[in-house]
Amino acid sequence: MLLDLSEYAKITLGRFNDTISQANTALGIISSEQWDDCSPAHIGRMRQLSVDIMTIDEIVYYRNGRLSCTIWGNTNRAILERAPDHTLPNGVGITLNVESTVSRGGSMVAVSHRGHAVLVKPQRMVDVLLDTHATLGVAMDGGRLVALSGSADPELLAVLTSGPAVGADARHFYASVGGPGFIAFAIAERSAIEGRWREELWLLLPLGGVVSLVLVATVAWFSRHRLSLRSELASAIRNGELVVHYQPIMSLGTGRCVGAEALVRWQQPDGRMIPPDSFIPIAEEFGLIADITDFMIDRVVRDLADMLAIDRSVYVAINIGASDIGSGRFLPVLDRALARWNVAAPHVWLEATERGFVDADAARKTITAARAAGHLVAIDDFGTGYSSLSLLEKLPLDALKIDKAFVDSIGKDAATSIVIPHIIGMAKELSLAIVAEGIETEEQVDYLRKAGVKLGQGWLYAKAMPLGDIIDYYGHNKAGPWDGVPVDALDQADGA
Ligand SMILES: Nc1nc2c(ncn2[C@@H]2O[C@@H]3COP(=O)(O)O[C@H]4[C@@H](O)[C@H](n5cnc6c(=O)[nH]c(N)nc65)O[C@@H]4COP(=O)(O)O[C@H]3[C@H]2O)c(=O)[nH]1
Repeated sequence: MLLDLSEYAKITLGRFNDTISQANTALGIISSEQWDDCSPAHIGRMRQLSVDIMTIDEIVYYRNGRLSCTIWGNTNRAILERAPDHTLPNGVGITLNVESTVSRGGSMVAVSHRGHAVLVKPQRMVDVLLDTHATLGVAMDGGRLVALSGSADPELLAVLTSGPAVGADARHFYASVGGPGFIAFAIAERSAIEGRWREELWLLLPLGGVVSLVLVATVAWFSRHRLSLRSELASAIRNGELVVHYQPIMSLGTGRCVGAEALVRWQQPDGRMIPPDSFIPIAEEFGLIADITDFMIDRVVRDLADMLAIDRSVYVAINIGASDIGSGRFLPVLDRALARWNVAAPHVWLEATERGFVDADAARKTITAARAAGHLVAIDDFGTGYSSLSLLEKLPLDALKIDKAFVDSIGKDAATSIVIPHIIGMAKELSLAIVAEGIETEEQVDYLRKAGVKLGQGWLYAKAMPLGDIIDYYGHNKAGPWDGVPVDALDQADGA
């Protein structure tokens, strides 16, 4: 039995070392790629690594010793980088009790180098064996506890963390093994194992049994991690942590509001809002996007009924995830919501990003059905992805949204600034309505207006806001009937 506990301690030390080495790998990759600007690409890379490398829960970046961004986006929370509690020979630091920016329940172990810190839940380091009564742990040389799988007697912990040991006292069997800088240990309560059946199991369990137990545990552990991001998001959806904000869409001619784009946010228990760019890609990857689309449809159509009480000409655009555009699955859901809240279809615009058009035939089917039901369909973020003019020609679209990246280039000597006249020309040629996104300056509005763009949204007018605020905003700024909005489609809603 003592031999088995020594094995368990060794396996625990191995798990700990593997975790640190995987964190090291992530740090090596991110440092060789020289990310340091907290740009969307930098954040996307951190997120990708945290999904790809199983042991990692989160990656964060400190600039000048202050938390600057995480896999969930930029942050301005005043969190300072702490000096490591231990430094490995390669200069990588290990810091205990670091606050996670998103995961609930407890502090994390940070493995850090040059500003980047990989965060790992301490439980992962001792999440080794299933169905055992042993308590497993890892401590730093000097006795500071890094991770513990259960609870343990403090006096015994002091013995175990002071150096390698194998033995028993009145209540426990125990063993600890040392590695450079760290000690791992396993403790079993006498009472739990002294019953004959259990004792036999512990004494007779062959090493092969231990190995297969470890294999089973490893597989379970890996899949648990893969599921943890997914399950955080899934439970957020279930627990009503998603909220909808609305960004006004304006007539550029009159500066009045014609409608809004519905944008999802993930509200954390402490009130922070995680932006959709941080979790929509995860939702797409893990098959949760349908739940988000359904949530948005339900909430937005209900909210629209309130907005329509003020004015019958308002419309709201909903983003539809790529896989939903491919399948068309959401159309009956939308239909039912419209019937339930007595809202006419033309008041709901649908926005699909270019990713949704990868299977052009499937997308065409969905768009055709949506338009037949009375919705306007827009291509979002045009020019940033895979689309080409020929794809645009093939799809029966109503509107094109010009991505903020192109609007930003207006008046600048940027490589992208030559693109915007082409996009506008192309949209006009195909008789598509144009909505410009991310308008921040009067200069941009002037340019767009002169170029014949009728609709736009951006912080120059207003940021996305909760329902109560958009209702106020709309009440004070509403446009005349169909101001700048494609008339044909909305005429049908007039009698709604
Ligand atoms: N810096 C700056 N930003 C501005 C300005 N005006 C608008 N924006 C931001 O630009 C984004 C416009 O939405 P999008 O292109 O549809 O891009 C959306 C959309 O593709 C996706 N998304 C949002 N809600 C949903 C949803 O319910 N379902 C799906 N599938 N995707 C969603 O997430 C993307 C990002 O949404 P947000 O973070 O809310 O970011 C929004 C909006 O807050 C401006 O003047 N300056």
